[in-house]
Order: sequence, then structure tokens, then C-alpha cells
Amino acid sequence: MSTQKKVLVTGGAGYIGSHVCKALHANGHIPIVFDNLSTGHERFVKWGPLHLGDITNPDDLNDAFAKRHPDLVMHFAASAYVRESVADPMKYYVNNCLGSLRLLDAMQCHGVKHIVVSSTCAVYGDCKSLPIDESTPKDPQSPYGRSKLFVEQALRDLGNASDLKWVALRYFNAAGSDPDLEIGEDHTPETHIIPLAIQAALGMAPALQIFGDDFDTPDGTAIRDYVHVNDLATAHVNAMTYLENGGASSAFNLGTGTGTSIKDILDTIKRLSGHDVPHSVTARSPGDVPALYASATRANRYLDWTPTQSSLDNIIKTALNWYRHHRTGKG
Ligand SMILES: NC(=O)c1ccc[n+]([C@@H]2O[C@H](COP(=O)([O-])OP(=O)(O)OC[C@H]3O[C@@H](n4cnc5c(N)ncnc54)[C@H](O)[C@@H]3O)[C@@H](O)[C@H]2O)c1
Ligand SMILES: O=c1ccn([C@@H]2O[C@H](COP(=O)(O)OP(=O)(O)O[C@H]3O[C@H](CO)[C@H](O)[C@H](O)[C@H]3O)[C@@H](O)[C@H]2O)c(=O)[nH]1
Repeated sequence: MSTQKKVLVTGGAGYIGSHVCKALHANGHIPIVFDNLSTGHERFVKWGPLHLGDITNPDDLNDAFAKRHPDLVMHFAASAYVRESVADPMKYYVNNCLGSLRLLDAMQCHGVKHIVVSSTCAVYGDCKSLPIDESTPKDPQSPYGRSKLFVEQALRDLGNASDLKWVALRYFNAAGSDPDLEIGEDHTPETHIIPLAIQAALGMAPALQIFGDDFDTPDGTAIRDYVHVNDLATAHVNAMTYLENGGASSAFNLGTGTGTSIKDILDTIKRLSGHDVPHSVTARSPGDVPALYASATRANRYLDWTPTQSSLDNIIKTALNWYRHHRTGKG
């Protein structure tokens, strides 16, 4: 374990950021959440102080760095709805690109040298060759994906021109919840398949719409690589140690290497909850790709990271428990 660090966690009141805060605290560090609560929740900030602020506002950032003196930054704050980004690209370029640049500028002004950043498999686009490794060509299909690729490119340029050291973690599909039920997934609106399918099964949401069942996949439904949020959290703690030990700035995929279809998800929810997932099949979503799954060999080698909580059963079980305990449903 590294010595205690103060970590400024932008977006730490959100789904993934709050799970990382819990892991940082468990490893003896102090997470300082910097969040504007636009999609996050004050009740998810449990393991350190909340500093209210907006990453697009230089005064807010300056105030946080001046008062909190963080040793490093973990950067989750972003707008993260693929479909919304197509309808409102400016929101994504301002929040994700400008906001990240302002954050990097504040780090430079305050002499903070290390940052771990949330990136996404959306930087790759429609890949013909699977699994996807980090050398796979980048061809993002949405303003969201392009905004995240821009941030990675800015990190590379700034790192080349200064002593900034960075790690970008390209998550595949984050899923599951804290097994202790202290925090969980709570997006409004919810767009992700696993929460929507569970909510439909528990009678908390309308029937699930499956966006296409005629993909070129074994059962016709889309395949993704679902990785448990606690495995993502461990990767962040490991990335921090990697940078501290002088690791080179780099991007890493975080996925399990296993493809899971929507039908697999529905079958597992039925088996673990005892409820069918009411659903209908509608048209494919524009730009939706048939199959994506990662090779995380580099994260395994350099970050000493192996997912241990990402079996589909564990992802569905922890997510089911979260919705049963925190919402009104049949459970
Ligand atoms: N959920 C996924 O499957 C997934 C996959 C790949 C990448 N990501 C990335 O991971 C990160 C976290 O995603 P999440 O699912 O936890 O999202 P989330 O919406 O739950 O969390 C985002 C947090 O950032 C805060 N925020 C947004 N804009 C801000 C601003 N301008 N200033 C300060 N705070 C701001 C929100 O209030 C929220 O607390 C994002 O960068 C997202 O792009 C998520
Ligand atoms: O109601 C729904 C919601 C989703 N899907 C389908 O289920 C699959 C998974 O969808 P998610 O919305 O759960 O995840 P995505 O793969 O679309 O998006 C994820 O990966 C993206 C990169 O491609 C971004 O990083 C994003 O933040 C992250 O959630 C997709 O084929 C989608 O079309 C449905 O059929 N019905």
C-alpha cells in the first residue's frame, strides 16, 4: 500500500467515482470529492469531504486546489450519455473537453503532477477485430467518444511538454454495485441495459426495449464486455501506485475479455430474481455496434489488475440487491 494521499476526485458523487472513493478510503487515502451534483448524489459522498464546484469554472478549481492541497487527481466528471451527445454536442465538448483542460490547467498552476482519467471503449468505434487492444485504431462514432479521445490526446501533448504523468482508463461497460449497499448505480435518466432490465423485472420501470435482435451475433442481440464497478475501483487504486512508482503515462483497457449478449443478461436476471424481464424488440439504435469486448492484457501486466468480481452472476446479483434495497419494487 502506498503512503496516505489526498486525492481530488472530480465526479466523485457519481456512480463509478463514489465506488472509487470507497476503495481509496479502504486503502488508507483521503478522497476529496469535487462535484457540481449535476448527475451525482450528495448521499454518495461518504469517505471524505465534498467540495462543490464545476470543472468548467477556473475559480471553483483554483479554490479547491488552494484549500485542499491534493497530491493527485482522479477525473470522472463528465457528461456521459452517448445518444444525448449526438443531439447536443456542444454540451459534451464544453463539459468533457473544456472542463478537462481547465482541470489540467489548475493542476499545472498548483504543481499537481499525477492524474488518472476516465476514458471509454467508445474511443474505438466499430471494431472489426476482437478482442480490442489498445493499439486498435480509434474511430469514435459519437461526440461523446470524440470528446473522450480529445482528452486523451491533450493528456499526451501536455505530458510531452511538461512533467505531467497520466493514466487514461478505457472502461468497457461498467456494471454492478457495492455489495455492502452503501452506494450503487442511480442515473436519471437511466440508459444502461442492466439497470433497465432489472427495473423492468422488478416492476419498477416499463418493459425493456431491446434495440435490435438481428445483429450478426450467436443469439442476434448485441454483445458487450460488462465489468464490475468494484473491479474498476481497484484498477484506479493500482493506477495511482503505478504512477507513484514512476510508471510511464499510458492508456489501458479495463474489461474482462468476455462478451455477454443481452439475452444472456435477461436469462441471468430471470434465474437470480425469479422474475421474467418483460421486453419488446425495437429498431437498432443508430451507431450501435454488434460486439465489443476488451483485451486487458496491458492492464494486467502494468497495473497488476485482474477482474475478480465481474462474473455476470455477481454483477447481476449486486445490482439486483441494490435495486431491491433502495427502490420500491417486487423485491
Ligand atoms: N458508466 C459507464 O458504463 C461508463 C463507461 C465508460 C466510461 N465512463 C466514464 O466514467 C465517468 C463516470 O461515469 P458515471 O457512470 O459514474 O457517471 P455519473 O453521471 O454517475 O457521474 C459523473 C459525475 O460527474 C459530475 N459532474 C458532471 N459534470 C460536472 C462538472 N462540470 N463539474 C463537476 N462535476 C461534474 C456529476 O455530478 C456526477 O457526480 C465518466 O467520465 C464517463 O464518461 C462511464
Ligand atoms: O434500453 C436499452 C438500453 C441498451 N440497449 C442495448 O444494450 C447494449 C448495451 O447498452 P448500454 O447503454 O448499457 O451500454 P453502451 O454499450 O451503449 O454504452 C457503454 O459504452 C459506451 C461506449 O460504447 C459508453 O462508454 C457508455 O458510457 C457506456 O455505458 C447496447 O447494444 C444497447 O443498444 C438496449 O437494447 N436497450
